[in-house]
This record gives sequence, C-alpha cells and structure tokens, in this order.
Amino acid sequence: MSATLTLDALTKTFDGAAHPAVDAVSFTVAAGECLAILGPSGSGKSTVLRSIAGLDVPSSGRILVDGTEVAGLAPERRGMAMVFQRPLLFPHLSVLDNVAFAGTVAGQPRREARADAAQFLDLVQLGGFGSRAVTALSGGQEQRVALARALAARPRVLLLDEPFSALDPALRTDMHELLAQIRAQLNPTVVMVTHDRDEAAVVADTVALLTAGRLLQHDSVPRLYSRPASLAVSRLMGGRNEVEGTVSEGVHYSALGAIAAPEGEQWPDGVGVLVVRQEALRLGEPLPGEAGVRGVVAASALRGPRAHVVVDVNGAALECETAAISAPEVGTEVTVSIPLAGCAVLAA
Ligand SMILES: Nc1ncnc2c1ncn2[C@@H]1O[C@H](COP(=O)(O)OP(=O)(O)OP(=O)(O)O)[C@@H](O)[C@H]1O
Repeated sequence: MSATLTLDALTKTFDGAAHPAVDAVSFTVAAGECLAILGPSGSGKSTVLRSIAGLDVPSSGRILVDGTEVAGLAPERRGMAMVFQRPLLFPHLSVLDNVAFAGTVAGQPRREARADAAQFLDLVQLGGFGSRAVTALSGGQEQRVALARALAARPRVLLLDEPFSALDPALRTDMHELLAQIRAQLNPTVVMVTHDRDEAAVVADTVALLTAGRLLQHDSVPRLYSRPASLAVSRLMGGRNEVEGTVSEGVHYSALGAIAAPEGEQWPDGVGVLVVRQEALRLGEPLPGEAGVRGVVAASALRGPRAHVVVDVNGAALECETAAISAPEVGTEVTVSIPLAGCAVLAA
C-alpha cells in the first residue's frame, strides 16, 4: 500500500505573484518512508503538498508516483489521501459513515464499506464510536476520524497538512504514537507538513527544509542537526553556536583553539564558521573524541528542567544546554567539552 514519490523541479508561481511560492523543489520519498516538509510560515510547504495532491496545478516540474507522472490526474485518481489541520468531517453523517464515505462514493456496497470503516475506526482507537454524531467528538477524536477516513481510501501516499497543530501538546504526542502504529501496520508513504522541528524529528525519517519556496536540505533528522548544509539550515534547526575562524589542512582555528574535522569530513581551507549544537556540548572534562576548552560562565537562563548556559571562551560565546540542577553560576570558570563528531564548518 505504498509508493515511491518523486518531485522533479516542482515550481509554482501564483497568478500575479512576483516570485514563485515553490521554486524548483526536487526530492524522493521512498515507499513506506515518512517525510516531513519543514519551514517557516509562507515558505511554500502547503503549496508543495497541495500540488502533490492535485489541489494546486504546478507551473512547471514533475510529480511521479512509482515513476509515473500524475500531471493531469484528478486528485481522487492519484492514490493519495489528505488530512488537513481542521478535520473537515461531514456534520450530517455519523462517525462510521464519515469513514465509509470514500468506499460508498467509489461504489462499494454500503454494508461492506461500513464493515471496512469499522476496522479503520478500530485502528485509530475509536472502535465503538461509529454511531456517534461527529459533533459529539473532542478535537483529538475528530482528527482520528479524519485519519481513519483518509486511510479507508487505502492511499499509497498519505498527505498530512499540519494535522496535529491545533491539538494540545499531550494529544499531539498521542497522535504521533498513533501515526507510528499506522505506519507499522499499513506502511503508507507519508508526507507531512509541519512548522515544528520537534514534531518533524519525532515523526519523520527524513526532513525537507524549505525557505522562501526553496529546498535548503533534504536529509535525515540527525544529519540536519549535526551536518547542516548552510548557516541558514543550522539557524532554522535552532542551532545557537557559530564560531568564526579559519580552516587549514582540515583543522579549524578560532577563539576555541584548534578543532580537527571529524573522520570522513572534508573542511575546505579558508574562512569558515564552526557550528556545534548546544545540546551536544557538555560542562566537564573532555572524554576521548572531545575537545576541552576553558571559559567563564557569562549568562545562565533556566528553561524548566533545563538551563541554557553561555560560556565566554576567549571572546567567543558558546551556548550549552544542561540540566538546570547542575547549571553553574555566572562568573564560574568551567571546561566545555566539544564532541568532534558534532562539529561542522560552514561558509560564512
Ligand atoms: N492561492 C494562492 N494565491 C496566491 N498566493 C498564494 C496562494 N496560496 C499560497 N500563496 C502564497 O504562496 C506562498 C507560500 O504559501 P504556503 O501556504 O504554501 O506556505 P506555508 O509554508 O504552507 O505557510 P504556513 O505555514 O503559514 O501555512 C505564500 O507567500 C502565500 O502567500
């Protein structure tokens, strides 16, 4: 029930717009993989998704499902189903008939469609809710019904447009778990739009990071964090540490001293900005594979159980995330341990 989805230089310029909303975006989502399209507001995420679904017509570029172009195919003939931020259920139909809708429209006998729908309601943990009016559901339950309705169409590609962003954090976590179960049982290819990088990291195998309609990087979640392709990617992923310096023969020289490139990485000679995640830094003496630098705590801000500690190292500010309970006081001299495997050097 899954297919490979490929976008080849997908471009969409809305009538009268000076710039494309989506500009030559290319990526491939393997069958059964979950891709998150991540980016700030207005970056073109929904336009990419709507183009895949057939709800927006691309200006140029190709969309292929298992190698076959879908241009010209009506949305309902693409083997896809979409779930939106709002559930958009039919208020005059029961929960069961909402889920059975796709089947009955496709000509499935009513009893069969309903039996099918009951199974999908079980899958989203709403077995027993079938006879309810959809107006008698909570927001989280409504979104589960919307998911069941989409799955009942047996899509080869499931498209999710910020489906959980209207839910409170606890419900959102439940929905992430439900999506993982659905993936384990039905294995659809999933493309999900989100502006929340934590959500992308939890649900997706790979992330396509967009800004101003352009694809900045398509990569696995760990690589987006540890091997950003540019400073823009590092910043969009919430990276806080940027230390200017110069690379010579694979070693970055800066206020931090000499930091050697991790094995297998090539850092080009010349000016370069060293980036390393705040969560990767540790206060304490270095272990093998880490570089230790001495500095003085310049600031410390509590964020619930965590603390963001800024350490001044020879004029360079290094932000470290640490447990609040062990956060040192401002003015304390500390050693920051930098994992070499977590360092990248990027063009300024
Ligand atoms: N129907 C439309 N007509 C004209 N311009 C549009 C249309 N839909 C979207 N746009 C524009 O295209 C750009 C991308 O919009 P899109 O909704 O794809 O971004 P997004 O990343 O999904 O944003 P958000 O996170 O705010 O939903 C924006 O500048 C938007 O104003």
